[in-house]
Amino acid sequence: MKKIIIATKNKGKAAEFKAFFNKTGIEAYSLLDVNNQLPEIEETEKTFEGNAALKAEKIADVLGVPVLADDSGLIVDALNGEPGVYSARYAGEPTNDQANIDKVLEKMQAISQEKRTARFICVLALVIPDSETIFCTGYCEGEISSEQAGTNGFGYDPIFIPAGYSITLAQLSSKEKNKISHRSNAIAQLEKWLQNI
Ligand SMILES: O=P(O)(O)OP(=O)(O)OP(=O)(O)OC[C@H]1O[C@@H](n2cnc3c(O)ncnc32)[C@H](O)[C@@H]1O
Ligand SMILES: [Mg+2]
Repeated sequence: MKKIIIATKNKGKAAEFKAFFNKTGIEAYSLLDVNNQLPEIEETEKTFEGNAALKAEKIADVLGVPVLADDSGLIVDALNGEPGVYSARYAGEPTNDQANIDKVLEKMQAISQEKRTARFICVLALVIPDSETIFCTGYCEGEISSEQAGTNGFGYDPIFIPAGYSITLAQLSSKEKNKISHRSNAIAQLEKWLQNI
């Protein structure tokens, strides 16, 4: 495989995927780079797998080339798994990272630090025309901070302290984040799979 389309319009995700594929010699483009008329994809499924497959398949249908999609989110134990599959639009649409962060912090105001455990999940779906969809899942364990800190990364990074650290993902460099993130864990599995084709 020489070229892959990443079915995302999220700049933060696109940058992380490009950093990874750069090292492999595969040219990666996100939907932000593609000029074709593409369908708006409504994420109507109730699972990460369902939405990842939906995004990859709809774009692969139009472009006829290998397409990788990422459906990811934050799972907070004290919030019974919220924001979960609705992470992007937790505080409503259009997506607003700051409003989402504020909503999580507000809902967790009364929750003590030891009960603030959480994890990020990333489900990747790879669609290669005329072959079966491949799924890879990665996690990043950690906890929700009491205040937001840091400006790197995107989404909920400013309130997520990865296990073994005392600072948020948004206070780590992108290189450090990419060593431990849910996305890099999922990509590592994908890499093993890609080596065999
Ligand atoms: O669907 P695409 O176009 O890929 O972009 P999206 O932002 O809508 O992506 P998702 O539907 O997968 O929603 C995932 C949300 O979870 C959050 N998220 C996912 N990965 C994250 C990460 O590495 N750091 C912080 N927040 C993350 C972030 O708020 C995303 O908007
Ligand atoms: Mg989305």
